[in-house]
Formats: sequence, C-alpha cells, structure tokens
Amino acid sequence: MTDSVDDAEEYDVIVIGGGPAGENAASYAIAGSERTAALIEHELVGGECSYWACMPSKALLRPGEVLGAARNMAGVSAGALDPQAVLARRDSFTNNHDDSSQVMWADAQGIEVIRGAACLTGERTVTVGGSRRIRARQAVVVATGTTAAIPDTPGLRAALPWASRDATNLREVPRRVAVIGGGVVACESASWLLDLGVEELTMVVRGRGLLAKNEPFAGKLVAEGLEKKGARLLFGADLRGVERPDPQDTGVGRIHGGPATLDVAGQDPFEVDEIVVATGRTPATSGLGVDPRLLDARGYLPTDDHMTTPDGWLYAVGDVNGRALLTHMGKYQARVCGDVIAARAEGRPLDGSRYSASADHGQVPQVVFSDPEVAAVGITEKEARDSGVDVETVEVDIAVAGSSLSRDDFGGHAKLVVDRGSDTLLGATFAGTDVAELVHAATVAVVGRVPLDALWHAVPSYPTVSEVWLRLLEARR
Ligand SMILES: Cc1cc2nc3c(=O)[nH]c(=O)nc-3n(C[C@H](O)[C@H](O)[C@H](O)COP(=O)(O)OP(=O)(O)OC[C@H]3O[C@@H](n4cnc5c(N)ncnc54)[C@H](O)[C@@H]3O)c2cc1C
Ligand SMILES: NC(=O)c1ccc[n+]([C@@H]2O[C@H](COP(=O)([O-])OP(=O)(O)OC[C@H]3O[C@@H](n4cnc5c(N)ncnc54)[C@H](O)[C@@H]3O)[C@@H](O)[C@H]2O)c1
Repeated sequence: MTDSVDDAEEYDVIVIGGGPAGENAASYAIAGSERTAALIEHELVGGECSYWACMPSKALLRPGEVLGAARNMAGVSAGALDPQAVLARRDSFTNNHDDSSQVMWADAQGIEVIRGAACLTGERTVTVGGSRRIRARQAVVVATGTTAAIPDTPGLRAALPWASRDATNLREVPRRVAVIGGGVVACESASWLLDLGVEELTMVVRGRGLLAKNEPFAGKLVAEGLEKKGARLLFGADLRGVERPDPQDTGVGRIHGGPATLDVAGQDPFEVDEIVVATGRTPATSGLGVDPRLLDARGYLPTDDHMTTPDGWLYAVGDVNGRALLTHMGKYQARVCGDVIAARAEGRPLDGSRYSASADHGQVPQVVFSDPEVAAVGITEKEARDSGVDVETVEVDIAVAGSSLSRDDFGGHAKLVVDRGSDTLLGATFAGTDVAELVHAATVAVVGRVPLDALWHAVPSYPTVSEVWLRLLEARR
C-alpha cells in the first residue's frame, strides 16, 4: 500500500464484499505476485453463505436426514432429534458468528481486510464508512451478494416475518408456521422446521408446484416428502394479506411477537406463530454508488464472461451479477475474475477457457438438500425444447442394488436430457435419498460434452447408487 498525492490509500485491487465470491476474487487476483488487495466487509468475512445461508441450513438439515435413514433401516433402533443439540451443532458450523478464522485466511493470502460499508465514489475510488477513501490502481470487484426479498403484500412487512436469516439462525421453534414461496429456501427450511418439531406447517406457494426451475418430477417428489413429514401445501395460493396485532423485534431467529393471521385467496383465514418469507433475493447494489446505467431492471450488475462490466475497471462476481445465485458458481466466477485481473496486470492475453465463465450458460449444477434431495445440472427438457434442440429424454426410477442397500425405503427418479444431434448430455436430474453425490459425474459429462456412446464405457461400480447411470443408458438402447 502507498499513499498517492491526494492521500487516498492505494491497492492494486479492491473487492467490495467478503463473501465466498469476494474472498476468492481477491485471492486469485494477487496470487503469486507483489500486487495488493483490500477486501471490504461491513458484516462478517465469509458472507451470507458461512453464517446465514449454506452452512447453517445444511447443518440443520443433516440430522433429519440421518434420523430418516436410521428409521428406515431394519435392525437399527432410531431415537429422535434433540433440537437444542442440533442448534448447538449448527452454531459450531457458523463459528458462533466469529469470523476471525476467515480473517486469518485472508491475512495469509496477503489480502488486507477493511471493516465497514463501502461505496463507489469515483472511477476506481471507494469510500469506506463514509470517510476513508481508497483507490484501486487496477480493478474494483463488486461482490456484495443479495438480501432476502420481502413482497409488498398488505401487512406482511409490518408483521416482521422471518426471512432466511431467521430460519437458518433460529433460536426458538415456533409451533405453527407458514412458509411463503415454493423455491429452494422454502423447501429446505420447511424440511428442517418440521424435523425440529414445528407441529403445523403450511406452505403458501403461488405456482402450481415446488422447485419450478427444475424438472417437474423433482418438485412432485419433494412435495410428497414434505407432506409425509406433515406439511400442508397450498398451490396456486395468492397471499392477500397478513394481520399480526402484536409484532415484536425480538431478534434474529426468535419468534417475532404474537400470532399472525394469513388471508389466502380461496382459503379460510388461518393463524400461525411465525411466517417464513422465502420469495427470492434482492441484489445488494442499492446505495453502492454503481452507475445506474450498469444495473439491469432488477438491480443486478451484469458482466461479460470475463466478469467485467462495460466500465472496464469494474468487475462483478457472485450473486450480485445475477448469473447463478449459488456459492460454488460465485466462487467459480471469482476464480475467472481473479485470473483475468492477474492476466491483464501482467499484460498476458486472455487466451484459454479459464478466463471465461462459460459454465454459467446452461451448465450449472445445484443440489437442493430437501427430502428427497434433488441434484441437477444443465438444462431441463423444457429449456432444451424452447431453445430449439432436437431433444431425447431418458427416465428411470432409481431402483438399483446400491439404493436398496442404502435405505429400506429408498425411492428416487432420474432423467437425462440428450441432444440427439450431437449425442451428448444437456441436462440431468436426480431426485432421491443421498443423490447429491451423483450430480458431479453428470456435470463432467455435460461440461466435457462426452458422447453417450463413450459413457457406455464409464462402468459404474456395483453395488452403488451410481448404477442408475447403467439403467439410464440401457433404457436408451
Ligand atoms: C438459506 C440459504 C441457503 C443457501 N444454501 C446454499 C447452498 O447450500 N449451496 C449454494 O451453493 N448456495 C446456497 N445459497 C446461496 C448462497 O448463499 C449465495 O449464492 C452465496 O452466499 C453468494 O455469495 P456472494 O459472495 O456472492 O455473496 P454473499 O455471501 O451474500 O456475500 C456478500 C458480502 O458482501 C457484504 N457487503 C454487501 N454490501 C457491502 C458493502 N456496501 N460494503 C461492504 N460489504 C458489503 C455482505 O455483508 C456479505 O458479507 C443459499 C442461500 C440461502 C439464502
Ligand atoms: N441448496 C442450494 O443450492 C440453495 C439453497 C437455498 C438457496 N439457494 C439459492 O438462493 C436463491 C434464493 O432462493 P429462494 O428460494 O429465496 O428463491 P427462488 O427463486 O428459488 O424461489 C422463490 C420462490 O418464491 C416465489 N415468489 C416470488 N415472489 C413471490 C411473491 N411476491 N409472492 C409469493 N411467492 C413469491 C417464487 O414463485 C418461488 O417459488 C436461489 O437462487 C437458490 O438457488 C440455493
């Protein structure tokens, strides 16, 4: 770091937002060089993922999965969950909201962590905490992520409903809950809330199914799974209003006051002790000082495949660019972004695929840790047909020796979407117990454009759940 004539501190690279995407962009941009990087964070280094999203949610879901597996294994006597112990284990995965280990990691990479809220106040210039001015010699990377979106439904905001941070960081288990939304956060949080002892849970879903971005069978199986756990599912449900006479700001994850009454079109009004709003995300670009012409209609900051905005010196990685709101994709973009910044700093051409985030376009993998799990990569049959591809599909139930051995009640379904012209895989979806680990093989096949003829020689081991790959290829012969 050196002082310039106007006393602004200078770094080669400034990254705004210390979530998984920002951390990786900073690290890759300066790796193995003398370049300097500042990482500005106004909450906790590690971001939404570490403390309020991926880590706590998965820590809350796993005990329910283990219990379900044990209850469905002859010869194993399964007890019940201990909610306080589950919450304590969740807290250990979020380091009780202590980010010192992440700061130590940044230090070890040569990244300087600066605490405070950052705002762009000029070309390559950032002001932190309203007064500290810093300037980037080369690049500014925006990695500010998203926050939970709360719809304008009458009475909803005034009711102080839970958003994803409350659901993942719950301290109290409400007896009656309404979950608004039918996407990933809604399905996963409904699952752990029921596991932890919520007695009445109603999902208010405006669409006709759950997980609408996936193959329809996946949402159907997840709906069946949630109903089996005791959820009431209202589809095509229009939430018209909420009344909560006694809302109280009791803190994150505590019940926010007295009961609330929900008015859903076509239903009798019903009362709950807490509302979980899981209706998508809003990009954290408001008040950030980004030229409004660079933002799209929803406030995201789009980039090209080098993660560069039209401003050249300004980059965006992770949720905030709206390309794929997933930690692993944000980190992937960050690796590309850091490599691009390094190459430009060293005068190297951006030759080669590592400088282009091509997987964002139709090759994104995702696991929904619902019960059953949904693991998918690439595009759905509908997306393929809509884009004019000559599509062939193959579907089978996951009923192989490996699955029946893993759990007595194993059930699941798999589907491949194939481009008939090139005989390659465009998409794959697996729904079932523990299918999360199946998707990487599909990701390799999709990204590598492996011909299905060649997959015939990728022999799955016996007896594993992966044998479903053989069944899928056999079904296609
Ligand atoms: C409940 C839930 C569960 C999820 N589970 C998964 C999962 O299992 N797997 C998965 O892949 N994805 C999951 N996601 C999505 C995942 O959390 C995000 O994709 C990921 O966190 C995005 O990383 P990011 O670095 O872009 O942003 P974030 O993690 O949101 O980090 C952005 C950081 O920027 C900081 N910041 C914002 N504005 C400023 C500013 N002006 N100045 C300084 N700092 C600022 C914020 O404090 C934050 O720390 C989940 C999301 C939710 C809500
Ligand atoms: N396991 C994982 O990978 C994981 C887990 C959680 C979240 N995430 C990611 O985080 C992001 C946010 O998840 P999410 O579930 O909040 O968003 P989502 O986009 O997946 O689902 C939003 C849901 O809310 C509904 N909705 C939107 N506006 C509404 C309104 N005004 N009224 C009623 N319903 C409304 C939508 O129809 C949809 O069902 C997603 O991109 C998701 O992929 C990933």
